Amino acid sequence: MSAVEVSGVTRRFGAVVALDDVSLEVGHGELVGMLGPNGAGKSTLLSLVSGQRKPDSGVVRLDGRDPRDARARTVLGLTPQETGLPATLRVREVVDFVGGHYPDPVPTDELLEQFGLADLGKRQTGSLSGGQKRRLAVAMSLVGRPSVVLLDEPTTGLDVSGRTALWDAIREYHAGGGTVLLTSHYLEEVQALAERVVVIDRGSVLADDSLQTVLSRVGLRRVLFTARTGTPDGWERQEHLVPDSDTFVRELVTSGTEFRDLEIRGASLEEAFGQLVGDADGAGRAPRDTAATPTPALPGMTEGAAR
Ligand SMILES: Nc1ncnc2c1ncn2[C@@H]1O[C@H](COP(=O)(O)OP(=O)(O)OP(=O)(O)O)[C@@H](O)[C@H]1O
Repeated sequence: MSAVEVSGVTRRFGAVVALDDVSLEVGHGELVGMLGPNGAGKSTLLSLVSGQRKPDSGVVRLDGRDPRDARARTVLGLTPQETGLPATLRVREVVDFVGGHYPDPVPTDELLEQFGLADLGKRQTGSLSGGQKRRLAVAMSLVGRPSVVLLDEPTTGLDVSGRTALWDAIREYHAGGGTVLLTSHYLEEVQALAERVVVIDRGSVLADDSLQTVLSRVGLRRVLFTARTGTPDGWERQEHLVPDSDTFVRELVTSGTEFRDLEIRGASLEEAFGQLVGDADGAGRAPRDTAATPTPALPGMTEGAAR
């Protein structure tokens, strides 16, 4: 039995088809990152898995049970995109209150320590910064020792150190056997945390595979080299995203361009994501390139650029 099972699910809001015949299974102990542009259907999917909404058609199961049944949700921890915290309650009181609903909650001190909130236990939640509120919201999803956690953009609004601390807490939870389904706009976050990536756009799943497979499916290579140019210092570092790096390099050599420090790497998740979503547009759009100066003379590029 899977931790999460979504099978042939469609969910509409009036004329908008938020999810269109979506199927997805998350096994126990998996950490799955869900990516998609705004309005793709990610939050809708989480709202179905957490039993807040009902699908128009299809089946949703949480640990084999209907998540609309409150008993099924005892295994679940959830951090929605926005969390309303009672402004006058203290941090410790909020955690105690939520933990009080579970048979074996994580001790409040331990949880606050883990999320870097130990010094804020006596503060009213209304006085917390946005990042501190976000950390508290994620901490609360883990207080009941859930076996499945849904995190909707868990680190939005956090600074770099806040994000790293939260990643550590998510990793620790997962290392203890916990199942995580998270959404993120930070590709870096999914790349850092997830073993499996689900790309969703306009209510459909475009890719669902291991991080490495999603990256290799895109088949783009990043070619970097330093080329001689007419600039004052005579050399310029260039970076190109190409579908066929062998052909690119062969043609670079025969073009007579003088170059050094050649490097060839796989594409990043950002580029993979850009291409998957671009292809679904039917536009065959090449991924975003980071470079500034086009280099039309160079061969074999989807969209040439240099920097
Ligand atoms: N309650 C609602 N009423 C009407 N339309 C809705 C409702 N909730 C979601 N939608 C629509 O369903 C589609 C999917 O929205 P959803 O919030 O699931 O996307 P998302 O991938 O989570 O986006 P984001 O990354 O911006 O959070 C969007 O077109 C959205 O406007």
